Amino acid sequence: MSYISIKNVSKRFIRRGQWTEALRNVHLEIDEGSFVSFIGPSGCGKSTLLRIIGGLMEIDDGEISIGGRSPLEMQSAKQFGFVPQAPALFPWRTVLQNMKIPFEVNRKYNARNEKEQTDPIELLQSVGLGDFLHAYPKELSGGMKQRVGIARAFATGAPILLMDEPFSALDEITREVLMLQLMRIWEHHKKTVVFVTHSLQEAVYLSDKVVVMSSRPGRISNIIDINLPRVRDESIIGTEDFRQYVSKVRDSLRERWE
Ligand SMILES: Nc1ncnc2c1ncn2[C@@H]1O[C@H](COP(=O)(O)OP(=O)(O)OP(=O)(O)O)[C@@H](O)[C@H]1O
Repeated sequence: MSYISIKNVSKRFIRRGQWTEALRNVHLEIDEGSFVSFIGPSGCGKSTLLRIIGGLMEIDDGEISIGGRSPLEMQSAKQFGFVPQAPALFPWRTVLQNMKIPFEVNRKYNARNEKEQTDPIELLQSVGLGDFLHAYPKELSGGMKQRVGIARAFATGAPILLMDEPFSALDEITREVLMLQLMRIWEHHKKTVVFVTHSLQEAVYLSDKVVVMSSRPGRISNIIDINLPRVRDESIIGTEDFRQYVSKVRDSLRERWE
């Protein structure tokens, strides 16, 4: 049985008297501990679907359940970690102090996810920030700040991580390094991750399942299972199988444009 079950979900918005069908009849099953990416043109509803899963937005039609509970119940039980495009770091606190914010602002993290919590120093080391534990955000590059955001989401012990284009503001080389680091941490902790991206390479490298979406109305046009071996390291990027999966996702995206 799937962990996140989304059945015939629809969502509309009204703005200045105009209705937008952000999602129409979306159906998706996500297994526990899997890595799933959403990819598709701008405005196809990727972030809306992510927010719905995270209990930040209500649906108009359909059903959604996560481990048998509603997104709102999961949210109040602190079962989600969010990684946005730019992480919110307090400028007056060091990297290590910023890692502790979720535990301070909400004590439920301590109570409910205690067994799952991971040592923040260990996580910062695994994303290459072992020498920056006591640095302040202003001393970090954009990529380093994003690494703190990712490490912090893993540190909370929340079993589901929702990542909305976490690498979009970064240069290509930094993106690639972070993608490899994210894979390493995920292989170790095996949380359920839902990841929004515009990058074909990121989607294929990271995912068990790539969900291709199309717009007007926003819906799922294809779901591609990525049967590349786990554990994945960067050598997989040069393989023929990898290239074929990237082409498959690209063709799927193109079909909708044409
Ligand atoms: N709060 C809102 N109010 C009105 N319309 C909204 C709202 N949120 C999203 N939309 C509309 O819903 C559609 C889907 O938006 P969404 O942000 O989910 O797309 P996206 O695929 O994540 O786009 P991008 O890749 O550009 O981030 C868009 O047409 C957007 O304008």
